[in-house]
Amino acid sequence: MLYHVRMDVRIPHDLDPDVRDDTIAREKAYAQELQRAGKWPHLWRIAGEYANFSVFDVESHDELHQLLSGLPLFPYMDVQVTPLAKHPSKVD
Ligand SMILES: O=C(O)CC1=CCC(=O)O1
Repeated sequence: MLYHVRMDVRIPHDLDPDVRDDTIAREKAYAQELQRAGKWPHLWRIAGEYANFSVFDVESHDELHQLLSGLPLFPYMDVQVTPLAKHPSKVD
């Protein structure tokens, strides 16, 4: 199942810089692990924003929720999920 996900990162300005840097480093490692596993096939920066458009390829809503809620930046993000269905005009 494919999901389009928008993540807007909103790290509080008063967060300890060491905690911020560590969280961002752990986020990168977690994201790259999921990309290598084929679960996170698209990750794009939204130009001019601290936000991304992503596509996840997972088995279920529950798996998606588990992966998203495990993001180290999850406490500092607004996340919007859109389930994707096949378009009838798409050439396979
Ligand atoms: O910077 C972002 O858009 C948040 C994020 C998702 C994966 C990652 O490494 O950073």
